[in-house]
Amino acid sequence: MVRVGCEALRRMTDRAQRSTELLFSFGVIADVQYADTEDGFNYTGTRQRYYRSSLDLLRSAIRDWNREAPPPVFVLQLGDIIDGCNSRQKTSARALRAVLAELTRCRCPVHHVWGNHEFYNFDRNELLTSALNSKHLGEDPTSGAAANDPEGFYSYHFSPFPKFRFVLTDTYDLSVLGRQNGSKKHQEALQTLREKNKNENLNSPIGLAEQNFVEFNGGFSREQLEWLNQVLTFSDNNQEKVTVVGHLPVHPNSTDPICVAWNYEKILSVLHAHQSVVCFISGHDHDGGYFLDEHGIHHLTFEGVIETPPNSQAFGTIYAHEDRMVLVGRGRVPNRILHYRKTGD
Ligand SMILES: Nc1ccn([C@@H]2O[C@H](COP(=O)(O)OP(=O)(O)OC[C@H](O)CO)[C@@H](O)[C@H]2O)c(=O)n1
Repeated sequence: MVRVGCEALRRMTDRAQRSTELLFSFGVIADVQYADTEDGFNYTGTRQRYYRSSLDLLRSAIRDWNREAPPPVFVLQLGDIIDGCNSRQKTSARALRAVLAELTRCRCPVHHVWGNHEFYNFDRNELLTSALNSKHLGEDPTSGAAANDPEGFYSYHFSPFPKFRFVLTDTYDLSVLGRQNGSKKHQEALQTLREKNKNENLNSPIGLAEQNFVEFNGGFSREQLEWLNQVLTFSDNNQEKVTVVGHLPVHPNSTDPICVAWNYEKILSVLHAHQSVVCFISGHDHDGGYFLDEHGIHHLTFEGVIETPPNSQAFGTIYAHEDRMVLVGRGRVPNRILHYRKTGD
């Protein structure tokens, strides 16, 4: 665990901002999984889950971001903001109100992606009409799939600073979670899952050749990959630096292989075809992870708040410079320097 004292944090933040001009900064937080319920454990019983404390940690992260100078220009909320146990306890709406009340204190816009726990609590229509739909913060909010298309996907992009772009992806576009029973995407996802996973419990990875083919994961439709390809082509032509974001990691070396998106090879080949892509940021694996791939793309998996003890933290601020991004992590999130790949890598 990396512990960063106040003075050390101030020095690092100063250093991150001083050496070559700071262009902008943004906050990142993953897997809050709030529930007003007693602490518990993950499925294998190896990690404690602090359901109530996660709301306090979210509050203190927002307080810290609000105090930063210069302030972050936006926050990325990487999904699983409330836990699936709320659905069983019929507290989904109340839990969502509690986390949104905290998020409204944030002085900058918050961009949301959707994880498996969003779909344990809500269907896609409910999510689209909720405050967890931040697509209105994107450029060209009608790009990608139409908002009222039941087979559509939730993805958008925005540019917070000239020559920088962030693309939010839907890693549950192809999934049995969140798709209407009998819909085309549900049928396709269930068929894919059953081909790869012969277990009675489709959440179980026991005996699988490809451990990630479990029900709590998902993947990308062809339409979404085509959309992503178009956005990245624009970014290449405009000489932008692009960070792609999703709940699920897309590189098996950046996470426990059980947590990676189903058809991660497909999205990796799209990312690798575009020189503009510098980073992929995800959550889902509460232990976090990092990998610099052979094309120079940084894969950053954020540690989850839910498995973070009350006396620690799990969030970060990323400082964007001309030549690199600098992650200043808090608590379980380590500091990292992410140099951009050289054009032509
Ligand atoms: N081996 C397993 C693991 C999980 N399940 C069941 O699947 C559902 C989702 O699991 P959960 O741990 O809640 O998912 P998270 O998104 O919080 O975490 C994902 C990674 O595990 C983090 O490292 C739930 O119903 C589990 O009971 C299962 O059956 N078998």
